Amino acid sequence: MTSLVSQDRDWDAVERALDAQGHAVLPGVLTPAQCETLAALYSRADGFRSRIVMARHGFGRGEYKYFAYPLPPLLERLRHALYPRLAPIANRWQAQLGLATRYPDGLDAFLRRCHQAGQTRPTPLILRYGEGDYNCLHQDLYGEHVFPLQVAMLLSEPGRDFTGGEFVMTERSTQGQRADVVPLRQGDAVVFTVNERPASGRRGIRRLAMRHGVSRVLSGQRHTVGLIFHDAS
Ligand SMILES: O=C(O)CCC(=O)C(=O)O
Ligand SMILES: [Fe+2]
Repeated sequence: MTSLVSQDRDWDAVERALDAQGHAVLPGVLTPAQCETLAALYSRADGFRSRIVMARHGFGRGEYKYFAYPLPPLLERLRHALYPRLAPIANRWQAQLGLATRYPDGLDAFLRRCHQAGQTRPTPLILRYGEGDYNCLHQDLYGEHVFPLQVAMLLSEPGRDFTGGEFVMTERSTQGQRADVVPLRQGDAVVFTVNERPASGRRGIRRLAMRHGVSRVLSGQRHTVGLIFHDAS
């Protein structure tokens, strides 16, 4: 199994970062060799359910492909290994936000819920950005059922494979809007808020609306894999 699920990762620190910023970096989830193997999948014709050219939809510039089921085994394992770490945090956030939905302990039970509601299409995806490409700020909502956290993994090495192309998160509350740039190296993953997150302040819990995107790639090529836990209608 990958280092991701090993006991030595500090999941309490991940939870604290998610509570403080709405995102947390997991360093070295993938080895460089795993990154190269995954990035090489992009140019293959098989294994995908669709390809999206972002400019055609006003999503930015660049392209991505949604994997078909069965997912590549490494991504299937990671999606299943990450979900149970994140479900307790998601459930606490739901309670803090005053929302009724709770998430089961395991991914299979959650996916059954999605599939029964007609959200049957797999959402894990691989993205490819070249010079001048970017990803507009967005939220990955694909139907009624939404798991509140998702993961993106950087397959390319900043400075060597590309420049620019930073992962950006914005946060909007009644007090204004702010942005964070999340520093990632090849093989790192970022866990982040899909939609809204709670933040405790002096007057109780505030609701923060989060979006994510990618700044313009200035040179080279940047690949990422996104792991979204809900499936799409
Ligand atoms: O390319 C990235 O870093 C972000 C990709 C993305 O929007 C996602 O994984 O949901
Ligand atoms: Fe996204």
